[in-house]
Amino acid sequence: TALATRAPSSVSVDVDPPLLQHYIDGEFVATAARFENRSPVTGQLIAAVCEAGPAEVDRAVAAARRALAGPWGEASVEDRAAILYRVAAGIEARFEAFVAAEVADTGRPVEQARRLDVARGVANFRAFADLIKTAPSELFESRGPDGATLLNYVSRKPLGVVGIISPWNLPLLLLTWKVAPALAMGNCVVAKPSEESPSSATLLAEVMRDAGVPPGVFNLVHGFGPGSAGEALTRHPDVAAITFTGESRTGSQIMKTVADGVKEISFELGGKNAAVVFADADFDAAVEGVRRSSFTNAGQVCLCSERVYVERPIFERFVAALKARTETMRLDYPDAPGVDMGPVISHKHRDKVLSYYRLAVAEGATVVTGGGTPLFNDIRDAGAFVQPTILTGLPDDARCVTEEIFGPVCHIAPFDSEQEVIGRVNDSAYGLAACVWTTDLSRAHRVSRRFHTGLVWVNTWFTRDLRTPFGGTKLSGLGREGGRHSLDFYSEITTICIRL
Ligand SMILES: NC(=O)c1ccc[n+]([C@@H]2O[C@H](COP(=O)([O-])OP(=O)(O)OC[C@H]3O[C@@H](n4cnc5c(N)ncnc54)[C@H](O)[C@@H]3O)[C@@H](O)[C@H]2O)c1
Ligand SMILES: N/C(=C\C=C\C=O)C(=O)O
Repeated sequence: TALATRAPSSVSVDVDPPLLQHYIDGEFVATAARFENRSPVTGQLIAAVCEAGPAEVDRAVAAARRALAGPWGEASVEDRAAILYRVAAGIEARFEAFVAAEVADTGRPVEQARRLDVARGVANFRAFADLIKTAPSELFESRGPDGATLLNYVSRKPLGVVGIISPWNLPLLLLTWKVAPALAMGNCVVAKPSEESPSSATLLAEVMRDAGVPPGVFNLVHGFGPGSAGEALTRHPDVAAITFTGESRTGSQIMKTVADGVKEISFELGGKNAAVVFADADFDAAVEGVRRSSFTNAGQVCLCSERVYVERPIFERFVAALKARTETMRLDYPDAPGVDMGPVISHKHRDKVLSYYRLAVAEGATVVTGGGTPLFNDIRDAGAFVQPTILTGLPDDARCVTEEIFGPVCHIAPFDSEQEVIGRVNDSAYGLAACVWTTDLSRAHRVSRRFHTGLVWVNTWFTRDLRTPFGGTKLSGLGREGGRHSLDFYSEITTICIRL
């Protein structure tokens, strides 16, 4: 994993790129099948990655089952918490290496990788170690029909082997958001990160090994979805549960695959999130807030606002202000001073985003700013950069207003009443997140409770308390993770009744 230790740099390429391997049963394992990992900044080769197939997935699941039957299966809450704290400390000890890994794979600004991605990797392990040490158990005392006292209490056991499939947009954050609680509850995991972002997951395996996580407890297999490691993991009969983060249609496919085995599933899927700006909002805060919620991570956050509704009295002023603020954004190398935005994850995704930019014009949109690719006249033109883009003038049923684009783009529309905007926000196949900008406290509570979404932020965005439930409704997901909701998903509950 030489790659992961390289400091982020404007142009980085090795004649012999590092080989990223699987981590199975406590050892790094190479396979003959491999695929390329390329920089989205320059298009250059940064690593070769081993691809796992059913055989490697089977080895990983078997190792996980052996670990469950070993000391790990008997570990106490204190033992598991202690190991999770060591993993958190291990990530911290290699903080800059993780930053370099995330930046190499995704081209994101170094500062974002530090402040968000890797910081949350540490926080996720600490949060669930804290939680299992303090989580209360349930016990109810009642009287039986014969008057005897009955003690009813809940006992939790691990699910067993948990399959974790994660996406490329926040690689370490989203992988550890699932690995931490799964291990906290005593499971063993087989993790399959996205083929677009293998580096930080590989580094995490090193940290797991060095932290003394027993062989087989954490396993990592690289590869793709259909016909590759991802599908093999969902099909494996000894995998008890699948926790998946990714596109809604992928979730639907995985649901079909696991249906025969009636496996536990937890899905964090797509979104077409709305930001709502009322005329009484703190105007400057709302402009900066919507810029962040539309363009952070080049719009590749499931919580990003691709739909913006602005109360008519301030609509023109808001569009002009957001345009002006957006046009000051700096697209650049990850380590460039003052960089605001990097490229999207790949040429393939860039082409998808650009196809929506063209579609928007075909659907009659006004392109207020952006709509294409920046021109650097250097190696960055071989990367996957797209311009942050603001659209107006589309009807609510336009594809660019209903379909998830997952790029740095938002469509802004005026509205005239609370009732109207609530209806428009809810008129979506998705239901992940919404963001509201208003200084009217009653209105903030009133509208937030009426949104058909799993999450609402008011006068802020993507601020997280890890003890709260996180997830979406409709096409945006199944279930909630976070706090005790993760403990519930990652454990099998037995209710025991004792007659005294
Ligand atoms: N709700 C959330 O919390 C959340 C968070 C991040 C990203 N997302 C969503 O993820 C999407 C972007 O990520 P992506 O492009 O990596 O998603 P994706 O669905 O293409 O892939 C996600 C993961 O699933 C694997 N995969 C794909 N097909 C599979 C199959 N048939 N069986 C098993 N595994 C399969 C991929 O290899 C990858 O590891 C966006 O839609 C975004 O909204 C949602
Ligand atoms: N699951 C979380 C974030 C998801 C971001 C989506 O791209 C989190 O903050 O825990």
